[in-house]
Amino acid sequence: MTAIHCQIRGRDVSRETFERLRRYEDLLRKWTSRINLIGRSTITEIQERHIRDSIQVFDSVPDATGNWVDLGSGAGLPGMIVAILAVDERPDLKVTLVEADLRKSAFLATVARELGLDLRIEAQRIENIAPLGADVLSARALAPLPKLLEFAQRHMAPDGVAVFPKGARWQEELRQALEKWRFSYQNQPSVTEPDATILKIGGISRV
Ligand SMILES: C[S@@+](CC[C@H](N)C(=O)[O-])C[C@H]1O[C@@H](n2cnc3c(N)ncnc32)[C@H](O)[C@@H]1O
Repeated sequence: MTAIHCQIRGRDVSRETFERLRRYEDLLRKWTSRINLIGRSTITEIQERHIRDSIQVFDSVPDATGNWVDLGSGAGLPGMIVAILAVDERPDLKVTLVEADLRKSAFLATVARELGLDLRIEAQRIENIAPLGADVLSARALAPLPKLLEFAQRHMAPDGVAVFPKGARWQEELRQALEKWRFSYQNQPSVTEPDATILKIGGISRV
């Protein structure tokens, strides 16, 4: 059991995790001045808008095991945060980040190297990668839910779970998705945005 020493916006983390998150934040600030990793207006709110938001995605699957695949990771949100938390809290988890933009995937490779993280980076389009068999699949700000379900069907293991943080229009996206897909779902209100939610989805098949 890892000793708890620090907090990120009310969430306990070990001192080592806290330090890795701080180094990630430093690298994100440095690289964002050169490439567009996160919206400029959110740079002053990295801990709340990005890191804490990603931690809640990790926490939404407390029994995660096997392969965690994050699609369209961008700056590593939530995938890199999952990989950082997993070092202390879920060391058996294998994390894969999929990001087609070569400058962003170079950033992800740099973070992984500097923090000594053992993760896989696929610098390719989601559509072109052989099925990844994800036990947990995440994607944040990548696409509307019907499109995410198409990706999930290709890359999720049969018993896998998908976790999608969604904004205020999540119920409308759900309604549209149910026209084409069958699936089970749970929603968990976001701790960072009052109208947002984390959708947990399983058992995906076409109508
Ligand atoms: C709006 S950004 C969101 C990034 C990050 N998930 C976040 O929440 O900040 C979407 C990212 O997905 C990547 N992306 C979009 N379509 C993709 C595809 N088909 N295959 C791989 N990456 C893709 C883009 O390059 C971009 O970095």
